[in-house]
Amino acid sequence: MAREQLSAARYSWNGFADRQDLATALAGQIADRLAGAIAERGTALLAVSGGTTPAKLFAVLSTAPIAWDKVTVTLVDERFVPPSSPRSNAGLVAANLLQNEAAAARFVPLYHEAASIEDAAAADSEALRSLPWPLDVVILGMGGDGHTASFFPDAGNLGELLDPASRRIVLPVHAASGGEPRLTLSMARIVAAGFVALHIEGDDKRTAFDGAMGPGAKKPIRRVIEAAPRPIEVFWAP
Ligand SMILES: O=C(O)[C@H](O)[C@@H](O)[C@H](O)[C@H](O)COP(=O)(O)O
Repeated sequence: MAREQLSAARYSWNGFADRQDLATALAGQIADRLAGAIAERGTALLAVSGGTTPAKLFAVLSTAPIAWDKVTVTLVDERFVPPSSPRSNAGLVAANLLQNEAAAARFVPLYHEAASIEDAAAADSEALRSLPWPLDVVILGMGGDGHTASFFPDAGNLGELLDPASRRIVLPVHAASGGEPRLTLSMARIVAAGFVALHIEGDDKRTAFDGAMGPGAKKPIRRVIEAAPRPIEVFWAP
């Protein structure tokens, strides 16, 4: 049930007793959505976030019995580091998602060796243009500051990152709070997905989410939820 919140921020809350139950339920919904896309158009496009939250979800999802050879997996965002770096989201996905049945999926990374993050973002936009857009499934995470993807509140180009009319696919991000320079899908590409799930765990993240949905300056996660044409599905466990 969508909990109508202040203004247009619409979302459905899916709370679970523990993180394994959440991973099983969310992986099942993702697999169903991907299988439906494959049945409908012969292919499916999935974008996942990195960070420390999704490893358990990836492990369960990797065993889903779907036609992974018809699934393209890319990233919601990426740190400007090579896949060998412990900070790499591509490395996280390779180690946790692209295994078992999901090893058959095609993976399209965001990181490219380039002279600048701007050059890498331009190369990405060309490399990703031919993917079967729109995304069928997007899995977002959220930081305690209310960022999602690499839409950090202190990003110099936050307005461009959150522009619902942006025609860009991948944008560069410079934000002190994000650590390395980042590459991120634009909000326009994220909210156009058929299914947008926000995966958060722990009491601190729940408090941060509830705060972002309350009155006051709109944090990036609130801007994304408001821009989404359909209620996003929030998955939370303590
Ligand atoms: O590259 C990243 O870090 C993610 O894409 C980012 O948006 C992440 O989802 C949040 O920062 C939450 O990260 P944790 O799961 O580590 O709390």
